[in-house]
Amino acid sequence: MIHTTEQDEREYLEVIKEKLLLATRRVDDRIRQFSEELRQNKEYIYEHQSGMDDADMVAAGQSINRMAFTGESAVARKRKLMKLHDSPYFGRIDFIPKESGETSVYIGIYTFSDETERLNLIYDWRAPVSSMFYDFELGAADYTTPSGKVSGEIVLKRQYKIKEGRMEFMIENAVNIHDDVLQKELSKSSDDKMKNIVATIQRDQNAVIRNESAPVMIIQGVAGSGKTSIALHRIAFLLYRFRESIAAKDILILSPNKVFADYISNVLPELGEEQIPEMGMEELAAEVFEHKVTFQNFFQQVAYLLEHDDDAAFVERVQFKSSFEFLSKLNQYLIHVENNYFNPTELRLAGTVVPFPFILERFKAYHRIPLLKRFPEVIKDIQQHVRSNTQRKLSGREKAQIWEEVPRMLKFNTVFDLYRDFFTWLGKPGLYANTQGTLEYADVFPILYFKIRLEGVQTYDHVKHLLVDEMQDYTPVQYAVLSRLFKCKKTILGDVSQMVNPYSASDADGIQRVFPQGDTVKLFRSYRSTFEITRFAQHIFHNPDLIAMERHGAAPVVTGFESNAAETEALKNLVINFQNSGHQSLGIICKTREQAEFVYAEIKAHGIHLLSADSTSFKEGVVVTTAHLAKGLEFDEVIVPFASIRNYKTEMDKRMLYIACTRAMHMLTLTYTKEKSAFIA
Ligand SMILES: Nc1ncnc2c1ncn2[C@@H]1O[C@H](COP(=O)(O)OP(=O)(O)OP(=O)(O)O)[C@@H](O)[C@H]1O
Repeated sequence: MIHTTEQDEREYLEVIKEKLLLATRRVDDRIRQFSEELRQNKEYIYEHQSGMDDADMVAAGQSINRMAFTGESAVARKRKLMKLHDSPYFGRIDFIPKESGETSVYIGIYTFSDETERLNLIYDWRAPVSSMFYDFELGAADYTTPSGKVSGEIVLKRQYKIKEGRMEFMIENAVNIHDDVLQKELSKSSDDKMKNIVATIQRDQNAVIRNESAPVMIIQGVAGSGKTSIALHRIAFLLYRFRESIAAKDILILSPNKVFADYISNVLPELGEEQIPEMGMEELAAEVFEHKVTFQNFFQQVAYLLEHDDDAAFVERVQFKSSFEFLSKLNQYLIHVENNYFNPTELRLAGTVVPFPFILERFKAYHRIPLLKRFPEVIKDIQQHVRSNTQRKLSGREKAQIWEEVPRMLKFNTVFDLYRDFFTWLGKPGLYANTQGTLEYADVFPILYFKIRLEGVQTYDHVKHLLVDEMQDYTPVQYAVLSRLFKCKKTILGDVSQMVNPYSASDADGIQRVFPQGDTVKLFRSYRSTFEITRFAQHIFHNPDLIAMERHGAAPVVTGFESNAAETEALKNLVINFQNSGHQSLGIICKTREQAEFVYAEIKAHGIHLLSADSTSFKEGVVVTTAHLAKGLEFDEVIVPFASIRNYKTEMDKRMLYIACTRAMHMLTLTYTKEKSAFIA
């Protein structure tokens, strides 16, 4: 065994750093060389361009592009080496495979090998052998490679924390080593966007990250269970494992909003991968509608519900259109249309008769073509029929007559007319609101679904993996749309307890009904918040399966005031206290946008940011926002103002309160005026 003592390890670290420095210098030389060659090449072209023909120019251009590309990858390699120099590895296992001798496997964020000795010095955390670090303690262990399973024994296991090239600590062998390091990681202050968790990935999380086979992976996890982190690490893993066939640009993240997208944007670059394309549900809808339809967005729907909890008709519309029954009814209706709405009559033209059974038979023959796209084919056959009866070509007028009469044999000819008729067929015409040109959000995806089924649309075949976060906010119809637009593998994650709209929420079992081939994983351990904060949140919304981290901190504080003015004054003081606390991030999380704007206006000061549905980036420091927008984010400290009985009273309010409280990592304060909400009583 090598490097047995801590002293040995410290010396070995220096050796590795030296090798990393040398490698960095070699890359530097290469970069210099590339840019010199590039410069010379450009100069040559400039000087000789008059004598060059097109082919020469193209060849010269290609050679420059090639050089630039190689230069860019050298720069990327240098960036990785410098990162490794800062923290070369975080774990080690000494493994004795059954067939051969012992190897020490140092595990880091990227691979690093000694070019001269052709020896792998650091293994990428995603390498097959590294999986044992997450999956096993000392003793019998195995891992799977593309060519089969390797079994053996782990005889040593260590964890390191190396920062700025210095070893902060090293932990040996103990069975629960993960817990010690995890505790340290979790108690840190959050000063920035989401971070990578490679050093402390837990066993159940690792299983999700490394699952290669599931066509659809559905992750239902409690608040703070690491769903988003895992999903991003899973993407990094898939990019590594299938690097020959999938690149970052082939993956799409469907994210709930731009702030969230920005918040998570650090993780993949930190893991050495490129940024992943991202898009919101509304953007997707707009794209499929070719930007020809205006509609309400999800934020507006939720805001309306929060402010008009007495609009029973609106609630009924939203609720019905979010049900499974609704999706089945849409499907039943489509069959009904197919079987009953095309009623051909005989067609008389050019001195001949096209009998209606012929037209009907042709119409049925093309059942694989979406209904509203079938006429060109049917008409072609009718024309052919007439031609062979009359033994002559058809005149323009005759053709026009066919084009006019045949489509009329279908009861409705547009997606929108059919959608409206669907509610009549259902016997509930009132469920389709007349909204003067702007569709209600609840109608957007059902209409898209009809469009896909009745007209057919371009599918997103270039996407090779789809990631859907906050799955609880999407309805069965939305999943039916996704399943038809994206034929690729999918990772879908969320937490049904964090629904922002209780009238339209999906859980893992519901989603599994749309994707019967899916694998569902449930995560119950919550990592984000202290034990005290988690316990407090559990009183608002109880999940018997949730396992809180044994990480302790201050108990949440609930403070009441006699007047709004006093409460507002206290908020200002809380912000000042925070600024002197040493914590890095504070989220002041309100129920509605108006409340957030009010708080922001009251405490407006340097370094305080308002995050609204229109914001495009995450902000560090003090943030004032709504629970809806804060979903998915986290803060060292959270303040929930206006936690009064008047403000938090409905089921929907309760969910908002739950989301707000579960954003806190270390400290949670709630303030209210007069009487506090029954949810925190
Ligand atoms: N294995 C781990 N090691 C270290 N930190 C972890 C681990 N798993 C989760 N965390 C931390 O827990 C916090 C919550 O993670 P994340 O935001 O991914 O959870 P989530 O399930 O998506 O949460 P929510 O649904 O509440 O938004 C993050 O700070 C993350 O870094």
